[in-house]
This record gives sequence, structure tokens and C-alpha cells, in this order.
Amino acid sequence: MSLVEKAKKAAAYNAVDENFPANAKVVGIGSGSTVVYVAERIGQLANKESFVCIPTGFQSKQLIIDNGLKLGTIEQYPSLDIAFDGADEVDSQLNLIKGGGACLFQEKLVASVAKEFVVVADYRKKSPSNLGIQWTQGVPIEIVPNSYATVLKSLYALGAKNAQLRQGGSAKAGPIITDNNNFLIDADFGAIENVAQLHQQIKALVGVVETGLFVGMAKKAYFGEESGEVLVWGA
Ligand SMILES: O=C[C@H](O)[C@H](O)[C@H](O)COP(=O)(O)O
Repeated sequence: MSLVEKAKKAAAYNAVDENFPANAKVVGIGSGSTVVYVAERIGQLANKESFVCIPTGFQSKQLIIDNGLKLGTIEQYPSLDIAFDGADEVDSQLNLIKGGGACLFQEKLVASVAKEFVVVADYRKKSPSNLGIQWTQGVPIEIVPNSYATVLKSLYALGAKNAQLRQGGSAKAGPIITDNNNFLIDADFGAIENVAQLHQQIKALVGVVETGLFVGMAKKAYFGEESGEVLVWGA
């Protein structure tokens, strides 16, 4: 296992071990490569028949099933005891950039109704100060498909240095389609001075479904370090 993979696993296992509520009934499982280890750890719990897990997308749903966990929907369970998810970048205020793996809307929906939201990540995700320093691919923004040209134009007007419709590359000709049948834009604003304000400005554009800026939502963040230790922010 590579150093980064070990770091992801250590962060995820620690986060579950230290935060999983003994009497949890509804648990959110996020998306990405780090949360794979969250699902694995939760799948090892002796009482896994006593709670239901809510996914944040297709991959997340598969993780829940593959780990023998009970699957539920956000429509059935609109209130969660806790949610775990990864991040692309985390600042010291626990604001996040998410959506690098093309999931963000369902992640934000689930996190927004969880009593506690715990982030798991490896050492590369820590921002030294502002968001947009470590994660330079731009803020992921989920949009209604036919709004992409107007939203791109508006993002430049808001100060984006670069904004691109995310393409499928060799895996798909044309733009990526999200789990919600939308498009994604990655908009690079450089180091973000005011995360809450930028989120509000982008969210107000017609056609924007949700931004990958998660402001003031996370309670704690667990980082697997290169040393093998786990650093906790917000403890
Ligand atoms: O779209 C993807 C999600 O927001 C992920 O949680 C995020 O990209 C972090 O993924 P990973 O754990 O693979 O770094």
C-alpha cells in the first residue's frame, strides 16, 4: 500500500473509531477514494444491522452495499446522526473544496442535514491558509447543462482566472455528466479570500445547482500524515 493510501486509511479508521455514535441510527457515507476506508471500517462494526446508511452518489451506494451495510435514501431519512466524507482541500476554519470526483450536490445535501459532519483526508489536502492554494484545479460547480455558456461568462465576471466545463477525457467524449444528470464547471479563483461570499455569489447564478465550497459545515477533519500519525483539526 502506498504512503498516500496508508494515510487515507489511517484517517478514515481513526475518524470512525473516535466519532461513530454508539446509538447511531442514520449515517451518511460520502464519495471518493478516502471514504472507501470509512465504509470498510463501519462495515466491521458488530452492530451494523442497527443503523441505515445514506449514500451521496452511485459509488457511495456501491460502498454501502459491498460492505454489508443497510442502504437507505435521503428521502426516507432526511435527518442524520453523522456523516463522513472526503475533501479536495480543507482550510483551518474547516471550510472545504469538494467535487474533484464529480460528486458534490448529494454530498452537500447529506452533510447539511447531519448532526455531525466529519472529514477524512490525506496530508495533501491541508491548506496552508486560503482555499484554492493546494487545490488548483478550480472550484467544482454543478450546473444545469444548458446554462453552461452563461454560467461560464458570469464566473469570469466574478473574477475567475480560468473556468472550464469538465470533460470526460478518454473515458467519455464530451462533458462529464454527474449522478444528477448535470454538467460540472471547474472555476479557478486563485487563493479565495472570502469563501462564504464567493459561494453565495456563485450560488446566485441562474443554472447553478450547487458549489463545491462547503462553508462552516464540517465539525472535524482527520488527516493521515506521511509519518503514519493522524492529525485532527477541530477536535
Ligand atoms: O467529488 C468527489 C468528492 O467531493 C470527494 O469526497 C473528494 O473529491 C475527495 O476525494 P478523495 O477522497 O478521493 O480525495
